[in-house]
Amino acid sequence: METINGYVDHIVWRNPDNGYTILNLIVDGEELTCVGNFPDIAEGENIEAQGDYTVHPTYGNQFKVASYEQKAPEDEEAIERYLASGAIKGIGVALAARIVRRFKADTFRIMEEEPERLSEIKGISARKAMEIADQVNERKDLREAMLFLQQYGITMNLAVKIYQRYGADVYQMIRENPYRMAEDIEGVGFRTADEIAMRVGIHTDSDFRVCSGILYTLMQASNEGHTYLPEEELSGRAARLLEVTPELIESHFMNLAMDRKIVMQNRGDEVCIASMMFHRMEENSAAMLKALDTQYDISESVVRAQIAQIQKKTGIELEAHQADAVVEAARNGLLIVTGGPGTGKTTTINCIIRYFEEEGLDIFLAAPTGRAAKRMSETTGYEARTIHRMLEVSGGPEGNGGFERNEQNPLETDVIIIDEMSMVDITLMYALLRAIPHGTRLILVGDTNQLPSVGPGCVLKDMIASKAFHTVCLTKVFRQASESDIIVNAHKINHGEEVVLDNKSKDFFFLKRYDADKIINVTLQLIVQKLPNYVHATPFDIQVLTPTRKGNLGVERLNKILQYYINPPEDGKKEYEHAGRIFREGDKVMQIRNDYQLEWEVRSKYGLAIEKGMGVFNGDMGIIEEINRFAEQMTICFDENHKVEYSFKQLDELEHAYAITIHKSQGSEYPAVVIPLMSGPRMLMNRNLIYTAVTRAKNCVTIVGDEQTFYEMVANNHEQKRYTGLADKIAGLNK
Ligand SMILES: Nc1ncnc2c1ncn2[C@@H]1O[C@H](COP(=O)(O)OP(=O)(O)OP(=O)(O)O)[C@@H](O)[C@H]1O
Repeated sequence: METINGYVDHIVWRNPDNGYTILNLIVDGEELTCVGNFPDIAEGENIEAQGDYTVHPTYGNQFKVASYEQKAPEDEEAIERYLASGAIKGIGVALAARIVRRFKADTFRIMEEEPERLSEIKGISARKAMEIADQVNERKDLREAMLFLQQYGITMNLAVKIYQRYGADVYQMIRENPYRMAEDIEGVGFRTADEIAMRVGIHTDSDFRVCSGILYTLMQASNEGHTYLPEEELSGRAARLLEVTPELIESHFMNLAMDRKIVMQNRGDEVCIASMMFHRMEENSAAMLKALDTQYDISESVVRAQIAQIQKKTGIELEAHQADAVVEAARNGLLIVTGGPGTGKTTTINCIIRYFEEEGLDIFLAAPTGRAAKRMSETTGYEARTIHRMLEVSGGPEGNGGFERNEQNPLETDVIIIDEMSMVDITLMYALLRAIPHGTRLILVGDTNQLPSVGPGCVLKDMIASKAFHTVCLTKVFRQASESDIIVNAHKINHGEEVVLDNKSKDFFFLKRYDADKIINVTLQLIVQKLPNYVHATPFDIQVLTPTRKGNLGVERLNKILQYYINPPEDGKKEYEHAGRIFREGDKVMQIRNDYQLEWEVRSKYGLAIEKGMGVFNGDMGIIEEINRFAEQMTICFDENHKVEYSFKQLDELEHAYAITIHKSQGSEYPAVVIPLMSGPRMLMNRNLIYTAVTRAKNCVTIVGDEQTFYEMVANNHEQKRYTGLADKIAGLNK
C-alpha cells in the first residue's frame, strides 16, 4: 500500500448514497485519477490517501484509495487554493489571496476561533466575516455529523437530509427518539428508524417506539387499501410488528389521539382508528361531495324533449336508464352512473355531453390513468385528460397541495365528467374535490365490479353505499354473443354463471395447460406468432396479465422469459443493468409510481421539442428507445409520443411490462390479452380479479391454464375487506 498527498482539483463523479467517488487529485503538480469511498470531500481540499496504483482497461492509470484523511492545507499556497475554489460562498480568487496574504498559515485557525478578525480585510464587513465563519463551522459540523450518522449505517444521501432537517439537534434526536425521522423525513420509514434505534440501544417498549410503530402499522394498512383499522386489528398488527403485547399498544392510543396523530371513532360496537390524514381526507371529501350535490330547478319534460332532439340527430335511441341518467345529470350537481362493459356508459356520457353543450356549458373530461383518458377521448371525440393533468401537477406530494388546482385556484368549468371512477382512491378524490368550486356539476362514471383502486379507499362503492347521491345503474347489455363473447362472458363471470370453454368463439379462448412452463410456451407463441395477425396488432400491444408478482407465473419470472424471446440481446442493441434487471433498447417498460417531476416532450422529426409537460404516472407504458451510457440516461417513448429521459438513478421507477399484474391493468384496454392461470392464494384468486382481467381486452381474450382454477375464481365471490370510512362520514352529514 502506498501513501500519496495532494489536493482535489475536480470531482468527476460521485454516488451520493455510498460516497463512491472518482476525482482528479493533483500530486506534485501531476494529475492523478483516484477512485474510492469519500463520505465528504470538496474540490480544493487537501488529502493524504493510502491505496494502490491500478490500471483500468479503459481509463488507464488510477489510484484506488483504501483510506484517506483530510488535511488542513499546510502551506499558504494550498490554503489560498482551497479558499479560491469556491468551497466557501462569498470568497473568490481575489479575496482568497488577500486573506492569505494577511493571516498566512494561521488563516484557518482565525476563521474558526477569531472570525471577527476577517473584517480587518478590505472587502469583508463584520457581517460577511460572520457568514464566512458560519460556513466554515457548518462544513466542519456537517462532516462530524456525517461520521456520527455513518456509525449507524446511514447512507450519505440520507445523512445529508437528516442533518439538513435537524442541524445540531441530530445527536440528541438519534440518541433519544430516532423514530421522529419516520415522521419528519421522506425516505425514512419505521424500519430504518427502528434499526437505528436498536443500534443506539433504545428499548423495545419505549413510548416513542410504540407510538411510531402504531402510525407505521396504519400506514402499512393504507398500502392494502384501508383508511382505518378496527382497534383490535390495529393493536394485534402493531403488537406483532413490535413484538410487544397488544395491551402495551392499546395503552398508547389515547396519547396519540390527544396529540392529534390518530382519530378514534365508534362505529357500531367497534372502535375505528384512523391516521389523522385519512380521517381528514374522508371527512372533508364527504362534506365537499354533499356541497356539490345541489338540485337544479329544470323541468324533466324539457330535458326529455332535448334528449329526443339529440336522439334524432345521432340516430341512437337511449334505453330508459340511459335517458334517466341524462335527466339526473341535468337536474343534479352530483351524479353517479355505473354499469358493466357494453351497458352503454359511453353512449350515455356522449348524450350528456351533447345536452350540456347545447346548453352552452363548458365541460371537462378526465380519467385516472393515461390509457383510460386516451380511451375516453377516442370514444367521446372530446379531449379527455388524466385527473392529474387536469389538476395540473405542481411537483409536490400528492394530496398535500401537490396540484396547482385547489380551493384557491379552482377548475374553471361548468361540468366535470370522470370515467373509470372505480380506480380513484381517496387521496386523488380529495385533491379533485378541493379543486371543484360550488356550482360545478360532477358526474362520476364507473364499474363497481372492477377491482377497487390500488390506493386506499373505496370511493365509488362508498358513495353508492351511502345512498346519499343520485345513482343510475345501467344493466342492459347491448352487445350480443354473436358480436362479443368477451362482454357476454364478463357478465356471466360477474353473475357467477357458467362460462362455456369450448373455443367456438371468435374472441374468447381457453387453452387448457397444466404446467407452468407449457403455459409460458403457449403464451409466447400467442404473442409472437398467432395473435398479431388475428387482432391486427403488434406483439407490443398484446398484454399478458397475471394475478401475482412472484411464483412460476408471476410478473417477475414472466418478464425475464418474455424479454428473452421477444426482445433478445443483439449486437448494437444497448443494455444497462440496474438492480438485477437488464434494461435493453426495444424493451417494453412501465412507470410504477407517480412522478410529478419527470419531464416529457414531443419532438418534431428534426428532434426539436414541440410540446413539453411534467409528470409520468403509475401504469404508463413505453418503449426504451435509446440507452446512453455516456450520459447515464435512457430515452423512453410513452403513449402519444411523449419522450422522457430517465437518468440511470431513476430506474427504480421502471419495470418491464411484457407481463403486468391484473391490478396494474385497471383502467387500461388492450387489443388482445393473454392470461396465464394456475391455482394461487384463495384471497387473491377471486371473481373480481378474473372479471377485471377479461374486461381489459378489446378484441380477444385468451386464458392459458387450468380450467379448474378459472371455475373456482368465478365461484369465489369473496372480496378482500377494505376498512374505509367515507360512506359513514357521508351518512353522518345527514343526521
Ligand atoms: N341505447 C342504445 N341502443 C343501441 N345500442 C346501444 C345503445 N347504447 C349503447 N349501445 C351500443 O352498445 C355498445 C356498448 O356501448 P358503450 O360503448 O356506450 O358501453 P360502455 O358501457 O361504455 O362499454 P365499455 O365499458 O365496454 O366501454 C356500443 O356498440 C353502443 O353503440
